[in-house]
Amino acid sequence: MSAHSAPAAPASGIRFERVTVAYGKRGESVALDALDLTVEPGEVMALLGPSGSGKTTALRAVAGFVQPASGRVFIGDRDVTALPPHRRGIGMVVQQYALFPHLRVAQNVAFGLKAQRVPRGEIAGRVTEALEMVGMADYARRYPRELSGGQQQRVAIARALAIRPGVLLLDEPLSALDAQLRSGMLAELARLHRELPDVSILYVTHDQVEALTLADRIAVMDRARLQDCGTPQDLYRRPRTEFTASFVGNANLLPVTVGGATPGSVRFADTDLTVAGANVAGADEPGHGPAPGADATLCVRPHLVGLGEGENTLRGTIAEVQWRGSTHRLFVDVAGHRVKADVRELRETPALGQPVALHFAAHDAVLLPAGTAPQATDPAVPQAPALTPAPTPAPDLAAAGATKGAAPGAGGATDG
Ligand SMILES: Nc1ncnc2c1ncn2[C@@H]1O[C@H](COP(=O)(O)OP(=O)(O)OP(=O)(O)O)[C@@H](O)[C@H]1O
Repeated sequence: MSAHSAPAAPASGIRFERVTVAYGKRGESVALDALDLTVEPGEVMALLGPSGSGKTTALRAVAGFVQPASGRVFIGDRDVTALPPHRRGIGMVVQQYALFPHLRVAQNVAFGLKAQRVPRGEIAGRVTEALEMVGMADYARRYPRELSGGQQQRVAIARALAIRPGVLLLDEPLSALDAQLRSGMLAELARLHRELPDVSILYVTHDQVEALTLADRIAVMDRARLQDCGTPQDLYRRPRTEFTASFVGNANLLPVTVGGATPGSVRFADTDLTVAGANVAGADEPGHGPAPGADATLCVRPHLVGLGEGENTLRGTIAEVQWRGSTHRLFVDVAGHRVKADVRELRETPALGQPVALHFAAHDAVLLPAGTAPQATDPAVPQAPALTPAPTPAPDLAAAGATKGAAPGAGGATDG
């Protein structure tokens, strides 16, 4: 995409105020449950969650394609809940491009401008401007069938941008593209956003690499509800639930009991582990934080688990070893639980069944409330039981062309 100067767009955020959307004749199927969420002007907010969690429904509520059963949607200061889609000033790009096959590229891009009754004399200039932004000005006379998937998606983005929206809604815009193209487009979307700093973007994805790479903040959705919201770094380093820990990045989730033999410790199987210095989810909220004797979950990222003894030592036997280029992922059976460790520069690959010690530092751990893992109610929703892989592959941020928000150490591995 070119470094074309951005068309002026009014800065306007998005606000969901307890928005509930229900499908079915009697509204029996709640797809979005009292969503409260604010996307600041110029912010990229990713809606991340498994299939069926309500992400697209949230987007459609902003676009005006579904009517909330209750709650209100604001774009900027305007309550748009009752406005038809074409009066909301939004641009939208969906997974399957949705270009009109019988129209040339320029006509596709002009389509929304005509619908908006932009004066005829202005249309050609606006079309060229939008196509230049996505590097497609030379393809104006082609038909969609004469373009690659990536080029079609650029045209779809140009069509959305041509109306100079204050808000851009992107629904899995890269999922129809192959991995390499996706990574390139991700970097280009990031650049496009830098060229359009006033456009607020709501980006629906179930791919954590896309969310971590592109988003200023990520809203984690599960079963129609917002589970967590924060910057990529926050969610990665200080998840508040087991669901977020396993869905954003890769996590070991150890079932523990609060209060071991010494103060500031937890008991995992027959081992006392120190959590003095660990981040404790919910500890800053009155009445929250784990009480002595309570069940909790200790979250440790695999790349923060080392081989050998340390501040907290776990002893077990090697169950599996995967070579992942820059790291080895060790799967170690510890008291009936499988613990993952991503280890660099292993001189010798450990043999299966070999006894090993693993260690991690308390300050690298997060103590989470127990029972906050996903419960699959929809067969399409993957479950993430403790100590098993995250529902989506862990990100290889380098391969994804990460531009910002990269969670340190989250890359380099596919989950297994
Ligand atoms: N038009 C509809 N009629 C009835 N139920 C629907 C309709 N659209 C969505 N749903 C249901 O609402 C729930 C949320 O769907 P939604 O498309 O918002 O999820 P999603 O998180 O975007 O999923 P995906 O990642 O698979 O697109 C799902 O259970 C889905 O089956």
